[in-house]
Amino acid sequence: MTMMMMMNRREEVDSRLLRLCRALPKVELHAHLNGCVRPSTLLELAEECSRRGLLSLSDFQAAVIVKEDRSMEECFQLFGLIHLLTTDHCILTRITKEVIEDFAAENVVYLELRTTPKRNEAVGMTKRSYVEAVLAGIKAASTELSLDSYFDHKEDNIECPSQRYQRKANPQIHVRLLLSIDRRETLEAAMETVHLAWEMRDLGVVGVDLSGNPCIGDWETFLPALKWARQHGLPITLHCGEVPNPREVEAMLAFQPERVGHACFLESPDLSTLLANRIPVEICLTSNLLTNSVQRVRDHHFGALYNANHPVVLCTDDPGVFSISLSYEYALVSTHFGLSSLELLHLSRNAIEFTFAEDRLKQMLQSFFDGAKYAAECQCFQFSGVP
Ligand SMILES: CNc1ncnc2c1ncn2[C@@H]1O[C@H](COP(=O)(O)O)[C@@H](O)[C@H]1O
Ligand SMILES: [Zn+2]
Repeated sequence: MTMMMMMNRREEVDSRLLRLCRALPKVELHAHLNGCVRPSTLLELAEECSRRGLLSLSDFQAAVIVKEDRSMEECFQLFGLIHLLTTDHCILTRITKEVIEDFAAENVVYLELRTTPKRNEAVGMTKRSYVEAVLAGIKAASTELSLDSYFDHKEDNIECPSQRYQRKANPQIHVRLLLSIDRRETLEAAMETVHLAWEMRDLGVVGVDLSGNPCIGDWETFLPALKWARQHGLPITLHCGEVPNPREVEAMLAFQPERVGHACFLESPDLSTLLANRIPVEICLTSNLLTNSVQRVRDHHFGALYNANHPVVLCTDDPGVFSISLSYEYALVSTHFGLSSLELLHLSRNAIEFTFAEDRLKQMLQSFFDGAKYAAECQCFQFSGVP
């Protein structure tokens, strides 16, 4: 039986376009680790738990199987179930590695994964050991994109950049981690998370996120932790306006986070603040559609922001939960907002600037994309797999 099969509201996209989008190098900046777990892995973990009498497989299947739609509340109930399965260090390392492999297979060359560090006394897990297990998964995937071979040929005037790009048949992936504060947490727990982020900044942790059920809690609870992070140089992204909450949106934008996720419900003064401050928006189109923050793809605020030349980055949010891929999200905007393949490439390249990665890596990635961009412009770019 297929777990988490897609709901009806998911739009179909042309399969050739999807292949083209898969071949496009991409940057993912908004993906929650436990929202990215492979359904096959979840099923395997659920079977194992049920064998040990820890949960009923049929209850689990009933909760995650085929829904025409998934309300925001159902979405968070599902996370509750997933969290029952991904409790120990080995499992965290495994799912992290698999998630990275899945993004790499989609031609994502830079991934900023995020997760809320969790305690689990039953297995001796602390927030720190949770993050260490995730970092072990990143290390295990060990698929750093090497541009050395690319630059080795810099002096070679005969070979054009597109040829160099094409020769690198299997571009791999750079991964960085954001630590999330969950809106259900206490300030004390949030403080522990931002301290960890700072202490682990040389190990691949590059920033802090505030997420969790937007209908729960008050973001101001976490302001001292977010201010501490800022004082210590950690960039911050906030889930902002995923549900209507004008008072919170106004205060969040006044805080001037380095990025925001969603930004669905912004009334006009807040929209002006967003635009004036050029705060990049992580766009999670299908997520917004399926959780009912947006009714139709063509009504999504991606269109208005893109046309206003505002910084936007296409992201998946929870590709496992929503049965999507980043390639699919690119295909969706191409279909509904008419972006050409070159415009998709520019959209993807522009995202590098908004990553929390170190400058050297940003420059490397930009050079990598410029090879691809040049190739597309001189029309000798072959999207691998496209007939
Ligand atoms: C659908 N829109 C959303 N809005 C807000 N927060 C979300 C989310 N989707 C996921 N999360 C956040 O990510 C956690 C799962 O990954 P981790 O356990 O951290 O790896 C969820 O529990 C929630 O806190
Ligand atoms: Zn999110």
